[in-house]
Amino acid sequence: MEKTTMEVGADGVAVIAFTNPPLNLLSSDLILGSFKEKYEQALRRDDVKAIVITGSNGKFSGGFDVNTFVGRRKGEEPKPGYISIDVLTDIFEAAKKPSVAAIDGVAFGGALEIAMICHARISTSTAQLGLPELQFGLIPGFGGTQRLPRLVGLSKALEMMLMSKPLKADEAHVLGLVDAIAPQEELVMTARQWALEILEQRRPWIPSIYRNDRLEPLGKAREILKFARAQAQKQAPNLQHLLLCIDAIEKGVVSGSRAGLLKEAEDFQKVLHSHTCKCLVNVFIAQCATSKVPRITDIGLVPRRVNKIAVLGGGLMGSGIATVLILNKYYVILKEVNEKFLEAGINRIKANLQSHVQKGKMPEENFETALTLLKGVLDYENFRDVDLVIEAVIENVPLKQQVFADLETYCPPHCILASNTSTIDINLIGETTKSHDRIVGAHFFSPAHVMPLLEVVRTQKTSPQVIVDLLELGRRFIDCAISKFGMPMGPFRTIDLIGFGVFAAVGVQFLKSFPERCYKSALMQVLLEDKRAGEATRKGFYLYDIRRKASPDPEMTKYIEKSRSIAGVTPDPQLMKLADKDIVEMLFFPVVNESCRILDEGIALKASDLDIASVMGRGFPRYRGGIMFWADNLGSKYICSKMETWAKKYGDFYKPCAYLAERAAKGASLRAPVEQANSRL
Ligand SMILES: C[C@H](O)CC(=O)SCCNC(=O)CCNC(=O)[C@H](O)C(C)(C)COP(=O)(O)OP(=O)(O)OC[C@H]1O[C@@H](n2cnc3c(N)ncnc32)[C@H](O)[C@@H]1OP(=O)(O)O
Repeated sequence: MEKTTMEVGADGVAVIAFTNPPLNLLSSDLILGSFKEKYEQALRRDDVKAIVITGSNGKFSGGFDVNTFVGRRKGEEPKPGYISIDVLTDIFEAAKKPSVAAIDGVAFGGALEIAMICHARISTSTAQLGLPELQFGLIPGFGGTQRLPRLVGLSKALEMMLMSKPLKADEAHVLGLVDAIAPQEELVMTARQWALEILEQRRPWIPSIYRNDRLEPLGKAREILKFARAQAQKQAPNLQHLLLCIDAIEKGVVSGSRAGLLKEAEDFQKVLHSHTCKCLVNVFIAQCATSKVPRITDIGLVPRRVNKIAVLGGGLMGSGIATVLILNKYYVILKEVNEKFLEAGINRIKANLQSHVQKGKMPEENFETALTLLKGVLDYENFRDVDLVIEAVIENVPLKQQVFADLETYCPPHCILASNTSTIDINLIGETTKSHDRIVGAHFFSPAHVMPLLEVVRTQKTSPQVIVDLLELGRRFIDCAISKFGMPMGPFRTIDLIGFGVFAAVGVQFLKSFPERCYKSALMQVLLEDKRAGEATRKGFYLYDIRRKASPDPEMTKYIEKSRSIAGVTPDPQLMKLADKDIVEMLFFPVVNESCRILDEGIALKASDLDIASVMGRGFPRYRGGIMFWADNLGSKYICSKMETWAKKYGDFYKPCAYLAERAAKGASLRAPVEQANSRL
């Protein structure tokens, strides 16, 4: 199928449209094939005076199809700079006929870069424009590092690129990236007129690449770049592509845009074949795949509307869940067992929302409006018209069974009854009810308003409609040494944050269900005896000041020694001098082992879902591709042999499971699909 079309109107304007639904994604073949062909035709034809570039079906284009990057081997791409300089700059931007981009929907990555070679941009009010290449471990490859700073200034351009943050049309208009906003039905017409007005010299005709009016003076520019570099090094010390992006921008500012384009082209080749790019593309593809469940999402079910949601329990989890729901504009009922707990829960939600305001993620004026969506209650009377209930009470089977029996009595028949349990079997929770088809696990990851992951756990009887409804809910949220390895915080800091109480309750469930798979330590008990229960008590594994800043506590050695003497263990000198790499492996290989079991038992549908769970729910570094992708890069054989060695020395906690052992014996990948009966998502 032709992926670019061209129509020439009686006004002498050729409208070239990307027609590669649903997102009009681009590729080198498309640009050098049908797009270049049409553009050159328009430049040659005498009846064409000006050009408009647009996209079909209400979308300009989502940018380059990232699958085409990872599939290619070195040498298969056109020579560096050919598309960016020889074609886009020297033929299209330098052409004797003016061009205007008509942007509806998204113009991301390479698509915005093409829009920026045009001599003006007209968009609808709902359009979004961005250069999010860095989220894939890439840098903009078609002049974006040079043209964006020239159109919106250096500071804004750096923010957009380094944070992969798109602009909405109105801001893009204010900043000058978009020249005018037009209603959707008049978009192309406005762009045609604009192009003709450029030709008639009634509007400026300055190629973006030569503009300097928005660039900061050199001294100031150097300061901005220095600051950006320091920030990038601090926030992402393991990632090189951020610095390469800044280098390319700097080259253009200091030595001129031509030199900048050349530097960008060279560096784009470097990052295109990098391991980081492969890992980040894997996370993106895996994330898209999470919304596809065989025999559930492919049978034509449409998600039902969910307006009002009740949350049971206002503890750390419940208040986090309520916060994320409010932030997504759901009306929320928060139920607690008494006034004191209810007030504490509401205060937690207020604090969560405040922290959103402080981080600039929510305007101050929206704080009060957000709170109007929340209602605290002590009984079930307000549950009579809720569409979804999420239970987040403590991990106790009889209590949860009682809660679900009550819910069955008070909630309307269409209402989804979800449990946030992380450890208890959902079948068991709903055992005493008759509502098996609408009971489901909706497991949020702590802190729920920060971790953008919703794990949907179905029972054999959960209806496909309920799963589709929850997947839609999750989709709406997501649209949106260990720390040296890239984790946001190490395991001890995480336990402090969650709190020892929750951790101990979860530990009991694990120990009961899988004693041979758990590592039992007396340390937490010893700390609890001294009223150290984590960050909430300002003392856990770390000490906390009033601003929640953690610092190491020299007293910890005393507790560790006590715990060792209770357990009767003497420190292994080898463990005292582990390298960072060994620590990472000893911590994460058991996670890989457990992930293999989850796949083998059909608890998870596919390995890529575990990649997403690790990235979104546990903060596993995105640029390492997710837990299973990372594991496969090390190889099943390597992981298995390491674990066998540790199992001999340190016990069965490290024993490789059958799945891992089998794959290692065959030298097979851990991510290759499993023949399994019926997964639980
Ligand atoms: C050389 C250049 O400088 C390099 C580049 O251009 S790099 C690419 C830059 N582009 C991007 O970062 C865009 C990434 N995509 C997105 O942010 C979102 O998909 C979007 C906002 C464009 C659209 O969102 P939405 O309408 O919800 O659609 P969404 O479900 O995400 O995507 C639809 C399908 O397109 C796929 N897709 C979206 N963007 C893609 C991309 N850039 N490459 C490959 N596939 C992509 C999705 O995986 C999904 O596939 P599926 O139907 O098989 O699940």
